[in-house]
Amino acid sequence: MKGSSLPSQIAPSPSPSNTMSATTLPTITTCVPSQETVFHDEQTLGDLLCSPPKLLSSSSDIVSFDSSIKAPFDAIRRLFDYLRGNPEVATQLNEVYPSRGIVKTAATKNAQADQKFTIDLSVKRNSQIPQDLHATLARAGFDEVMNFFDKADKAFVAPILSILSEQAGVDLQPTHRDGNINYRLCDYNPITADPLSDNGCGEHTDYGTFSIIFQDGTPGLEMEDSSQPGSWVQVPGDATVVLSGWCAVILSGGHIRATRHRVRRIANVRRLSAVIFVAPDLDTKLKPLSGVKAVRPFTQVIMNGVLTVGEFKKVMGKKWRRREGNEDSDGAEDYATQDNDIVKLVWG
Ligand SMILES: O=C(O)CCC(=O)C(=O)O
Ligand SMILES: [Fe+2]
Repeated sequence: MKGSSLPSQIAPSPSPSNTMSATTLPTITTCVPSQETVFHDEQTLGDLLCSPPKLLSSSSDIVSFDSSIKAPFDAIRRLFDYLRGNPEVATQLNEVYPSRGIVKTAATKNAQADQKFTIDLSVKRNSQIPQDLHATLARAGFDEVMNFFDKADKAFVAPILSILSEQAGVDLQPTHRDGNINYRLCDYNPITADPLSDNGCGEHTDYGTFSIIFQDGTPGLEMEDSSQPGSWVQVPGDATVVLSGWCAVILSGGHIRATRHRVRRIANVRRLSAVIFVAPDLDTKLKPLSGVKAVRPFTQVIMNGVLTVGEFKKVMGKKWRRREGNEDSDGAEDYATQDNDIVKLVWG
């Protein structure tokens, strides 16, 4: 992320593989967050953080911070283990959202797909889980997980949106009224079709406005340095990361840059993560917001707002499902070209 000038008390620290030289960052102050925090417009992400965010690349698009709200990784581990040991419960959970499913286990049988297990949740899906199934899941850590997501969502989403609005030069709140927010748990587990594969999650750019990634301390997440395409920056395993997606790029006319990222697996090492995906309201026309001057021309499809966010999500979702292994791929190339197709659609 870029933004207002770097306050003097914050010195970017070097990442494992790149030395950072960026000079911009959102305004930061250090504080002790409280449960009762009420957010005002002038507050920034920094007001919520107990330690200064760090830049993870010289492009300054990637920010990590120590979250005061910790993801409950013991509960997340228990939940994955329970669902793996009780596939009939996973099947019942998938029936809550039959079009795409909630628990994704294709990595057990498809060595080409991302070698990870995923649980995709949202407030809406949670409310649709039948009571007895919910009680079963609660005993396996589910409520702890949902409470964490609820708390992190309330604490971080609005302030991060404000910071991004500053960068975009336009208010993003009016296109983020409906809470198009999804939660994901990932389990990069050695028990997959290809236990030695280093592909945990293929390189991609998230579709939405921004994502917050919480990690269990295990490295593996890497970000592409946008100032040096093809150069991957390893993210420390205990950092919480905020990165932008395609919708932020488009709505901001390119003033916000998206971050390509991937997860590399370490053989025989389990890694858990929890992700909050924030996206614009599904009926938002996907084009630069009015008053925004695009930094360079987008395609006519984008400039004319031909697609809504919902339609764009469908286009991307099909590709994800292939990469994640729930749908057959047209061919091996399909795994590699996912981002390229979107680049073509957006930039031409
Ligand atoms: O597991 C991670 O750290 C990142 C996962 C991710 O990028 C995604 O699911 O879109
Ligand atoms: Fe992602």
